[in-house]
Amino acid sequence: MTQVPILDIRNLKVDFATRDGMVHALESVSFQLVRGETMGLVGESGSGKSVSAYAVMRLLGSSAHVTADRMVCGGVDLRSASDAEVASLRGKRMTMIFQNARAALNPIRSIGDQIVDVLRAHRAMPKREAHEAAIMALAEVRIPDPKRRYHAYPFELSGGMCQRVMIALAFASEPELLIADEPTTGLDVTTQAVIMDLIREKSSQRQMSTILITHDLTLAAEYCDRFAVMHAGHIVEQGTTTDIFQRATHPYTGLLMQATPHGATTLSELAAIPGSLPDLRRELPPCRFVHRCPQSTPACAAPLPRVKLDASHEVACHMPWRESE
Ligand SMILES: Nc1ncnc2c1ncn2[C@@H]1O[C@H](COP(=O)(O)OP(=O)(O)OP(=O)(O)O)[C@@H](O)[C@H]1O
Repeated sequence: MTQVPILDIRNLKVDFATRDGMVHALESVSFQLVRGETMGLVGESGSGKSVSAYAVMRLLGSSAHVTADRMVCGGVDLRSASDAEVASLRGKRMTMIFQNARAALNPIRSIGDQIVDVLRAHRAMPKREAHEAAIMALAEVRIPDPKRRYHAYPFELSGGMCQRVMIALAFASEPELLIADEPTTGLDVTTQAVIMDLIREKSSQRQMSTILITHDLTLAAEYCDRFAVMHAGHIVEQGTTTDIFQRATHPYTGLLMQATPHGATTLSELAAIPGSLPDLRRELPPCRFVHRCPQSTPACAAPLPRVKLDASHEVACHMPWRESE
């Protein structure tokens, strides 16, 4: 990777202190994202996708203990930055959209005024100019009759329309990094495609980097350049969309792909993967997939290797699948 990454995460570790003990949610999570790239973060429910995103945004609560060897966004060291600096980065240089857009919007402020607030806070626009820009922003996300809709409140809009407003808000500050956490879950298939096309169009216009967190492999394959596959708080495999969908090498990725031969289903529908995620409060083996893995051997008790298969493709496994190569 020759470009300087917009986001550079190395050996991110997150533990949560709970009444039932320490939850070892993430370990050795490393990934980089360059300008204009879209990375899919996929894995079963509970694999650590949202915790990874929230750690980058510093949105985890006080029970989270976060460490990393490197955590840089847009040249800013997120480990040493003050809360005020990270708050200013959030929204301005890195932003996030969520599954339930209506709940993420302010229920007692019109959608237009919410966009004006972002424009004035992050781009220091005068009020009148911000008003015009907010109407333009609503038009850009294809909100019909944007001048009138400027005055609407979130409860007056459908889920798909609220997600469009979230996208307008997310892009208003012209950030470099967008994290979209299940942005289309709960929307009908047609609206899903509209929302994803909007995210793609606006990201590529601005050469923004995007992390798409999703259970939907079909959707992810269509919109992502690259993937990181998570299992129980580890990234088990990373590669281009072709690497992952045609040359899956980690047994877990292989099982995911075997279970979705034509990429025509979602992770939540997969029944073919044996066992379940380990209890993250227990002492965990170096490979957290070992008890579910059809290929495990005594060698798997050794520290987890990070095997570089080529410049873009990496796997954390002692016994990677090679048959498909
Ligand atoms: N505040 C918390 N306290 C304790 N454990 C937590 C906390 N937040 C997350 N976890 C645990 O961290 C692990 C990873 O959770 P995370 O929400 O990142 O999974 P996910 O892959 O995003 O799942 P989903 O697809 O269901 O959103 C889970 O075991 C979860 O229970």
